Amino acid sequence: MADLLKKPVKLALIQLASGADKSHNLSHARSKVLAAASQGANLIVLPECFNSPYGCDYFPQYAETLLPSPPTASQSPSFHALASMARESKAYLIGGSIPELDPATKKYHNTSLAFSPQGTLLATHRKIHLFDIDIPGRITFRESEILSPGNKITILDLPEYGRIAIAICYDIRFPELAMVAARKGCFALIYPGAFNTTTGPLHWRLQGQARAMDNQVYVALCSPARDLRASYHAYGHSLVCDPMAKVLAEAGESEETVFAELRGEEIESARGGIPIDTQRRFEVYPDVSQGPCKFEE
Ligand SMILES: NC(=O)CCC(=O)C(=O)O
Repeated sequence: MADLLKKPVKLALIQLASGADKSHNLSHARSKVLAAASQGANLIVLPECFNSPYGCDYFPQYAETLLPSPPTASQSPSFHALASMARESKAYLIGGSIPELDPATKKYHNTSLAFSPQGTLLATHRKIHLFDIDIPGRITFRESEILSPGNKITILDLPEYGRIAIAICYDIRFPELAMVAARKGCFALIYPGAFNTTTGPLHWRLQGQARAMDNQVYVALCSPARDLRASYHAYGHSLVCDPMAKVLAEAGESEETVFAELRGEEIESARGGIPIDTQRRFEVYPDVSQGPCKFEE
């Protein structure tokens, strides 16, 4: 079996408390990223919409322009803040997500930026599946009223370690995306996210464990801290699952950083013991990629 993870990597998930003041959010994120790095983290993750409150009313107000890349500091203060946090901390940094305005299409996106320890942009992921749900009496949310979806799966190589995938929050509910990333050799699937207090208790941990169990990879979910004064109450509970779907570390609801060491042997041992990755019978399963399957008697 090829080594998916060449050497252990210390992962840190920063469950950040963000508010309305973008420059404060950026400097606060910096202090937490540097603190995580000082505790040995090599791969650091921030939450969805880490530079702003989360909500449709906020996306246009906080949106930054990332294209053409690299943007100027006035086009995207968050891009430059993240690049220098990565450089200063000498760690890989998955910069949660930020609201983005594409100047060519005039469309808004929910976008994650990943940087190398040298501060170079490695990848950009635009949330593919927009968070549109309606649970009567509990929560109605329609990201698609403001945002447009991205159209690509985001996989990036960390040369000393291996390959990871980045997707954002609601993207985790689509197991096909996780399966493609795992079958392309990712050792970890990283999801900056912001579940809420209705769906979080039901599904957040379950989704993380399910994606880890199905694919026998590490899965990390990084939430904002819960703020009951905000219009959207994030669930919190940032967590890391191992390739056997065990939860290695989990935050509470307040601001907190959780750490976990990821090791290639754990992936090998999960796949050696339960070899579903080589036992799949693709010739038996109908192709669901083009829409619903017709069931023949
Ligand atoms: N920000 C999001 O995509 C929230 C997703 C969510 O809460 C869910 O239940 O799914």
